[in-house]
Amino acid sequence: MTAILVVNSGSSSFKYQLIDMETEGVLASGLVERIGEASGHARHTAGTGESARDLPIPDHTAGFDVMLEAFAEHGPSLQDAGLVAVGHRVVHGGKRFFEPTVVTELVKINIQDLAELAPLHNPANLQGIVAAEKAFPEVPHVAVFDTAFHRTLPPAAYSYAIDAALAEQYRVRRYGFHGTSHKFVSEAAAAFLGRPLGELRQIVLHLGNGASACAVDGGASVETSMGMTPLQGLVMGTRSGDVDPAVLFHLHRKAGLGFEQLDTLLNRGSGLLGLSGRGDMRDVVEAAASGDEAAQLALDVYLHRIKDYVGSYHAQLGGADVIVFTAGVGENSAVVRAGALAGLEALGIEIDPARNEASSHEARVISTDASRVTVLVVPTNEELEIARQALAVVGG
Ligand SMILES: Nc1ncnc2c1ncn2[C@@H]1O[C@H](COP(=O)(O)OP(=O)(O)O)[C@@H](O)[C@H]1O
Ligand SMILES: CC(=O)OP(=O)(O)O
Ligand SMILES: [Mg+2]
Repeated sequence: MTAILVVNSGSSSFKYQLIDMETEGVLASGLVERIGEASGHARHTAGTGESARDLPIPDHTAGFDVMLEAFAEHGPSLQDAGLVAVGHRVVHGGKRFFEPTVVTELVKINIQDLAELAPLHNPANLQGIVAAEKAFPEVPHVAVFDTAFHRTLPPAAYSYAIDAALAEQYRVRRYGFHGTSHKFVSEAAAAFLGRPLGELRQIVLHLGNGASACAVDGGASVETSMGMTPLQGLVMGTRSGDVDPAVLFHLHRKAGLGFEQLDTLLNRGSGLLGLSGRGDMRDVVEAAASGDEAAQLALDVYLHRIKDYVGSYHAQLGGADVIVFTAGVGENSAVVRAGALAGLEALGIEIDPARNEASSHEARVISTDASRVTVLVVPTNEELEIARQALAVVGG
């Protein structure tokens, strides 16, 4: 057997999958979440068995040990799995990393250096890598970067209109994130439709805890909503997305908030959570349906913002052939999908309510047959994409 273990680290959680690369079947998967909180949670699925634990998990290194214990207790054996590599999601690759990269000491120094551009994500990614190297010193570790797919952004899309010398010196530009997902989903959408990727203008909406939109022209990212960091763009669980930057000056001057506080406010205390006190879209939808006004506003702002980007990317692409919803919210919330694209008949977008509300874990069409733009739900699989890229690097 040839297997790859993939570690997909988020800021306060990580997901993992052990994948048999001969069949691309999942041998085991799991989730370690609420890292750094008073009580963490870990879930492990292997075959038909599922196990779960609640315990404090102070950091990603401890989280990694929790995962190893789950494998040791519930299987399968990582020693007997035929592990040929460990694939790691790394969020920020800056201008240094576009290809899947075998981790060396120098690569780790660079990932650490890029942490100033992704303070919530890169340090966690690095902790995962170091812990994994310790546990599996005999196999190569491959880093796959969220930013890589956006290497094709044109300068007009990635440049901010600020002082050019300062921007160059401090690496201030749009990088874009969720690239592994946008790549996987746009390719899967073309394959599902049986149409050449090169011919399609797609708008991919990755709506998870973090959320981003991407305009994909013939398979290449040409515009995306996240920026220098994963804070810009759409409204997210706890992140604000777009705000007037002068809001920060104002809150600094008038409310006396320091830069660390402002960073925390926009990254961890805003978005759905800031607007409604609930950071999880399931809770927001439920509260809005039962008449909670703050939840309704949070949902309205979330949908309004998506619609802004859909309109914008129509213009940037000169029209769209396909719109794809993916990730936790995009795959599961019919309310969000319907709301985000409501009233866009003039752009040739028409959702079929029955198709939209049908639930399935497969790729599917949710637009009407008459809709000029085909609207799809396509489950993302960042772990499989990372595993494929890692295998290609280690010579599978
Ligand atoms: N049925 C659902 N309706 C609305 N939101 C959902 C549903 N199922 C999952 N979600 C949301 O998906 C989000 C998590 O998405 P996911 O892609 O797993 O995020 P991440 O990888 O960033 O942690 C959560 O906000 C969760 O509430
Ligand atoms: C880049 C990013 O925002 O990732 P996530 O959605 O996993 O937080
Ligand atoms: Mg995610």
